[in-house]
Amino acid sequence: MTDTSTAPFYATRSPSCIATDGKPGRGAFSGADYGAGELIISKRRPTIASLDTERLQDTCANCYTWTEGSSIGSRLYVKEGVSVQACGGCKRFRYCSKTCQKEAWYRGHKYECKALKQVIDKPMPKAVLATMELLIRRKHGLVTDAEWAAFGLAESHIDDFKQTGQYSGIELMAMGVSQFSWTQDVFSKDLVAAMYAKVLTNSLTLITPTLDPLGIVFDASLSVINHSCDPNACIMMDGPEISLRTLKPIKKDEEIFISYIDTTNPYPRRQSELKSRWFFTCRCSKCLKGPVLLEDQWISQPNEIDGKWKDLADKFIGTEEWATDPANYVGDEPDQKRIAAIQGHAFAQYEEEQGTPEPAEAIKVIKDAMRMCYQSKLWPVYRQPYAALRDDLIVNMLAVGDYQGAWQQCAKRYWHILPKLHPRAFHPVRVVQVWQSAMLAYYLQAEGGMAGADVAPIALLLVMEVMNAAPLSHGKDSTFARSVEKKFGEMVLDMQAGAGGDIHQELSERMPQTREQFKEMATWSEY
Ligand SMILES: C[S@@+](CC[C@H](N)C(=O)[O-])C[C@H]1O[C@@H](n2cnc3c(N)ncnc32)[C@H](O)[C@@H]1O
Repeated sequence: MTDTSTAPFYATRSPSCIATDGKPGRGAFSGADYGAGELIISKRRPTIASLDTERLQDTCANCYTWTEGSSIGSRLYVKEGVSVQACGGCKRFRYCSKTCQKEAWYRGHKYECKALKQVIDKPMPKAVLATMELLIRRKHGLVTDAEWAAFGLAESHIDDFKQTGQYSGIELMAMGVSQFSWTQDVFSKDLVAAMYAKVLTNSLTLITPTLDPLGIVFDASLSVINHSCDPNACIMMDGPEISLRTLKPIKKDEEIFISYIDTTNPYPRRQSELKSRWFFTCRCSKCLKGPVLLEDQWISQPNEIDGKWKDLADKFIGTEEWATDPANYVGDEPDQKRIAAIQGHAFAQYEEEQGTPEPAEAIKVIKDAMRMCYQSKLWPVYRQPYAALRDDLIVNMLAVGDYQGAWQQCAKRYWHILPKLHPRAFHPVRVVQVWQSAMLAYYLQAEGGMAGADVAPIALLLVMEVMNAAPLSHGKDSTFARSVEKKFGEMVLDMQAGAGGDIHQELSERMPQTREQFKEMATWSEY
């Protein structure tokens, strides 16, 4: 076993991680006792990160400031007037300042830039760019032996890719990586294919502090952490800084788990996603219980399915494969297959709206799917994809300027969904969504408020909740926690200016009434 005296965590064989070939894989184990909401380790930046194609246009390729950040509350930490300028050589990466450009240049872009200049107009997927960066930096001595050795130990799943018929695609991409990175003289074809496969199965999502996805991160030390659908830790990012934080108390020598997927999905969907992308059967504490937990609950029993929905399900069974997709599995009885078909349709609509760039069009698809979830009387509000559709409805309503509509949805989510899906008040998803609601309430108030409701005290109540949770979810010194505190100060001053007496006392006296009013708003939306 590795020396644990100083390391925040160490890698060793994990009993929870048995590969398809029966061999145990590695996992990360805690080097100390931690409480909930504590930092385990933080790194100035991951070994490699690569932006999504769309984000290359509006995000700094060094500090990952997303200058066009569109979700409400996501721009609080972006300084006014920040824009990005393209690198004069490769024209692919953009930087928000000369300092960022210089830092990236010396970290390895000076070698990569020449190679990328040859393929200026060629689209490059993020995993290709990440692998190229890794190989170029290693070739020029900018990846340490220790980091390179750690990547050597990471799982490539080459055999699994071969078995599932995906290997030829990997070989093709690897050929491009070799050719465009000018590293054929140093790395063999097989090594490049293995590295590319490792990037695919070991990357984490590059995110903003408000959890907007920006690209991928491939880090030598963090890639050893296994998945659980009931994780005790999570990865947070603050610009390029990447941290591993606890979600629950963790004892010394206990395994650390993060989640690779949306763990609020039903059991068969989680199993299916983990199997197809990461090639393992999840046996975490939650999956071992099977499809019996909150995320697998329906409101009515399969045999209670209403005639109209039965007919629709039968139509789907005749035309689509949703009923037989293991990700939708409910049971083998005819009515259970009908529910599986309807569920498949809801997830297909969710995918469709996610791929619809035009907000008004996306809203149509979302509302259609949400109405089905509601009217079929099958879905509790917190069951997926009903809850995820609502999240996207809020984002799209904000994009078209329907702030009052978005607010109704935020109220419903706050009271009926977030406490169910994320019972811990400092879960990062809950914190960020409460923050977005707070900023929306604040905006509505500034724009003249809402008919029959005073949203200013609600905004303050929500910001206070976020202020208490942010030190645990993001860290007390994080940009997010500091920005929330600053905003709270501004809001109190604003309200103080509008009121005559002691604002703190007035607010605390009105708190019960404010909460009741806010709860009432959760009943305003149809579905
Ligand atoms: C990012 S790596 C994690 C470290 C990996 N176990 C190793 O030995 O390098 C991801 C791979 O680990 C394995 N893995 C992760 N979580 C697992 C789990 N809960 N059960 C079984 N295998 C798991 C899968 O093979 C997955 O593709």
